[in-house]
Amino acid sequence: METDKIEEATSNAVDIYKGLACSPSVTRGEISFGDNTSLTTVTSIWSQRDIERSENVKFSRSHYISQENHIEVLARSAPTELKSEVWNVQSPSGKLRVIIRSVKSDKQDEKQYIEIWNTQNKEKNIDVKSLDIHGKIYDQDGHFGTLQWSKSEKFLLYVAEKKQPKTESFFEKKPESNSDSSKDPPLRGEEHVFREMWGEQFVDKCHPVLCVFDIEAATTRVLDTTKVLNTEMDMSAGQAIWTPGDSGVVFVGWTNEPFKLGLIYCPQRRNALYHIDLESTTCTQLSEKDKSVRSPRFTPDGKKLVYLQNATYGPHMTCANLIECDWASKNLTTIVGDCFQGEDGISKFPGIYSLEFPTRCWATDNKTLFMSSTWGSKVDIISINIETKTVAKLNEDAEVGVWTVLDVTRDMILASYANPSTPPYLRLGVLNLKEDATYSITWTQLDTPSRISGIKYKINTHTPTGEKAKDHFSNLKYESILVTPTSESNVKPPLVVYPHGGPHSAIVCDFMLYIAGLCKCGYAVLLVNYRGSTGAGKDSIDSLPGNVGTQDVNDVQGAAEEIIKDGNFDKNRVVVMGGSHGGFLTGHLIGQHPKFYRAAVMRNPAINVASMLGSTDIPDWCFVEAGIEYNQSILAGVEDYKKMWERSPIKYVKDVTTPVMIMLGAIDLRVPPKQGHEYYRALKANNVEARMLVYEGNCHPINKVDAEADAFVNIVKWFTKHLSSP
Ligand SMILES: CC(=O)N[C@@H](C)C(=O)N[C@@H](C)C(=O)O
Repeated sequence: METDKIEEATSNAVDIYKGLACSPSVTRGEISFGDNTSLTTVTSIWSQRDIERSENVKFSRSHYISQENHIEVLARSAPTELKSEVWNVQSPSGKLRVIIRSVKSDKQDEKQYIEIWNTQNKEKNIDVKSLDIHGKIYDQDGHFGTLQWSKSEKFLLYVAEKKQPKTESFFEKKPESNSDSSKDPPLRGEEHVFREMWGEQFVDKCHPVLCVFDIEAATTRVLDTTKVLNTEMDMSAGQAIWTPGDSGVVFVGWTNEPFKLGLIYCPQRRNALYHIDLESTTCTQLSEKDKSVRSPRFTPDGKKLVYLQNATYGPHMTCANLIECDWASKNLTTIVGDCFQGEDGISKFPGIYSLEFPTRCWATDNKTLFMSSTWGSKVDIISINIETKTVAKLNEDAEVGVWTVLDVTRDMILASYANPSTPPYLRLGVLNLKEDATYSITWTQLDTPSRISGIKYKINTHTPTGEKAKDHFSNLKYESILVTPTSESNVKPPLVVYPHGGPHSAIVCDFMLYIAGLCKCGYAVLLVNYRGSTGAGKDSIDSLPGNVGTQDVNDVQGAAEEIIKDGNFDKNRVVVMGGSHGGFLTGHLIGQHPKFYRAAVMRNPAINVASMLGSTDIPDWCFVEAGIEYNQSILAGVEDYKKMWERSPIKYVKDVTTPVMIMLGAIDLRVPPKQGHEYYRALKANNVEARMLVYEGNCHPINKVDAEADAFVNIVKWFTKHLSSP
């Protein structure tokens, strides 16, 4: 009986996953205008899981829109699969397009090409290797990658790996003395020197440099920032943009010394904004010392430069500041600073929580920009007027979900919208300037949303109660999102408690494949944005470091008990799952509340912060979350390790009785797999049922198509097994 139930649930989970995995996500969007000013084209790039090919398939779509009186979709193109495109950027006039193509030979060695297309055909094709001046061109990695047309459309600005000198063994036969002396001789004995990369998911990115490609001459110039900065400081450069008139380049420079800390999900790494004048090759620092900056953008008239800024070290994601640099005087002004919420919770603007501005983000007024930003448990479109320093929300309150600004031009906004029951779809809006100098917008849906039936969701607000109200942040509210199946059955659905990772991130009302899948399999899911999450004010984030393992655990448990008290769920059918810091919290929850959860799933869990310190790409995280101030010269002492261990789930493993399934990405550099092994061994030593799955070739997210699919079905199978047993 039990086996049949498990088999049936597993087979059902496979079918449900296959159906939902077809939902594509939008990765880029662009509004363009041909010669015919009444016709607007919207080009969008999508990514979709292909389980049979075990890869993410990329494709483009186009919408052709009339704008005579209002937005009317005249035609839609069929999806076109994009093979091997790393970049695809239209020139400012729309007459040209550059594509960076990456082609793998059957021997799997990768070749890259720079392709220049006009509106009829491919004009130029350059084999990057033949330039023999740099390594691989960087992709859109969210930190370094860039590809920008100059206004003149004669040059391209991009980032590539610095060319490495050839190396050879000491025992290699020396060449004849009359060999070509123009070539640098290979370095002997350097073949095995350690080359430090930028950590998790940046394992092939060591030393990015700025490159200016002359299209006519088909030659590239590498801007060696070490020289122009007149310093020996080894620097990684990225996020480069042209200055007005193409006379220079503004870029973000990261110091490589004393050692590199993991970069992904960590926009507080020390760096600076620089300006290189291409004629004189002088280089000056634009931003303040000892800050972390990102996403520089000029106003269309070139008079102002804005960028996002955070303090260095400290919590890994926090409230960002918007800084304005007057281009003529280079004077800096803070337009939007830190926001502290206190009792207000998220009723008022909680601050900027975003990694970057859209590539094009300005209204034609040259003073209002539009961006997406996390606001509580959702993502809204906000407008920021850099003259009046005012922030306003653009989308309506009723449209709770995730709004992503894809492109802004000629007072039109291309955005995608999604929510837990609706995969992302495109909307095109026309901005209307109001009397108070803010904007309203008139949206048109470019497609009919494909809403998934049987799923409903609501946002709950929680206030710390009982013991939890004793901590000095008890005035801070926090949220959860409850996603529930809408089946007519009068059987109370089982509840999955799901704390997010980070800890300084947030789960937002987005379309999430696993959450929709669990819901379609009959589970309700409680996604908890405990205090310390982003989107709820800087004081919420600052409340958690030093209190992990208690405050965050109490918040998740408090939300779960509150929801169960409502009577819609059976308190004997509650399970828990989480990844990374969410796995850390899963370990604490089953250790501190041993009888509350029927089963647990941990994905790349942080188990013992003390043992993680020496192997993670973010050792600073171990200090910061244990409440220890970090700098790169710190060395952990006994008391530091003690603090880290005392806040770790391993401390409570002796009390665990809940069956646990651990899922590991074999090449995770963020939370190394040995963390999961440490917990697995401790459970087995205590005769607790434990199952461990190791996904080869997967890193921190465990998001390769086959691994993601396998993990989902194994999760449903694990929960079904332990909810079926008496
Ligand atoms: C906000 C965030 O993601 N923090 C990063 C430092 C991170 O990777 N945290 C790990 C521990 C996780 O994903 O929880």
